[in-house]
Amino acid sequence: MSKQSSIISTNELDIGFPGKGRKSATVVASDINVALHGGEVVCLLGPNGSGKSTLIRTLANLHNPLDGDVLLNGKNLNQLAVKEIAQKVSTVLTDRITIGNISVYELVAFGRSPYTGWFGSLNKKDEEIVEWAIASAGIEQFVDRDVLHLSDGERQKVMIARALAQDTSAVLLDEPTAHLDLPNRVEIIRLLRKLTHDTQKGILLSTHELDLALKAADSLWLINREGEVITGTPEDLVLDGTFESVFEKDSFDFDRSTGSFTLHNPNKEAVYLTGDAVPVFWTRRALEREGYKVVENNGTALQVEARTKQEAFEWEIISKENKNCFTSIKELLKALKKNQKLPQ
Ligand SMILES: Nc1ncnc2c1ncn2[C@@H]1O[C@H](COP(=O)(O)OP(=O)(O)OP(=O)(O)O)[C@@H](O)[C@H]1O
Repeated sequence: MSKQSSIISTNELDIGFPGKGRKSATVVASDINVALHGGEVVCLLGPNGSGKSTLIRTLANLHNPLDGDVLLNGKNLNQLAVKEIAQKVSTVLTDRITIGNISVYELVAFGRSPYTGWFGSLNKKDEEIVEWAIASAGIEQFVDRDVLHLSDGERQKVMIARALAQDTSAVLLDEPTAHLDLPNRVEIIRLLRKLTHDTQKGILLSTHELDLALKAADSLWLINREGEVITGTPEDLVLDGTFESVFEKDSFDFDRSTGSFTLHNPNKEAVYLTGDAVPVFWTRRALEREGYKVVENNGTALQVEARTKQEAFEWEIISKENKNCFTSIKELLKALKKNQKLPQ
């Protein structure tokens, strides 16, 4: 993947809401210096209320900066005409569609308005782009439906198609996968990645799906609770502890070795878990959910072995005297609960 120079960048940008009367401004995040390049997918992450939507709106010229600059291809947004910005930046926001009586096709075709004007008719090239956007978002089967008669997930895909029809070098999406089921989420992320690769678009999307972001993003922009925006490749931000610190909560642990979050409520004894990779993975999940602390070495911990056995699985609580074998995790958990002190 080749990277182009930045499409959107910021210079000491402060975002937030101006105060009214004697009320001072609400600064959501400050001193933001970020750049979105062509050919990259950036995921914008942060806890609830950290400023993801405000940042996307500010970059899209839908909200004024409190201070600092947003640059589009090196030019300050406030020096550009709205139409010029619309030909370079498209946005998919979380707002509901309030207009009715228009078909999905017509809504997607509105994406061409920066080129045709609101009531302009589509030429052949416009029509081809609209068809391509519809096919790319996989919404061919409901192009004739009224936009008010769509499920949340269908509407989300239609709004993505509208942004694609706008054919801009930057696409900014606020929680684009929020209403989608897992196959559709994966499909949309795959589409966005393919677009960046094929067309060198720069794509910025905010999401709460940390695992998806870690896998799909070329870069992360993390907004922490102090209103700082920290950028880097997902792997660097995990390895240096930044990722973990942004989402730090007493009730969760982030496991750097697996890239997953686990419930953190150890209230039971430690278990030393050994065995085959697949049953160990799922047994670990069950044990942690139940409040056991799964440890890496034996010490004095209770040992459980999870093994594959003739296309099925078997669990054993290792003890010198008895053989305590189980054929399901449910049985294992029951035995652990009932008898914390098995014969040694
Ligand atoms: N009009 C407003 N005036 C003052 N503060 C506001 C206004 N609108 C939003 N805020 C505050 O700005 C902060 C950032 O909000 P924003 O919606 O950008 O966060 P977010 O990261 O997108 O949140 P979420 O993950 O919950 O969607 C929040 O604390 C919010 O309460």
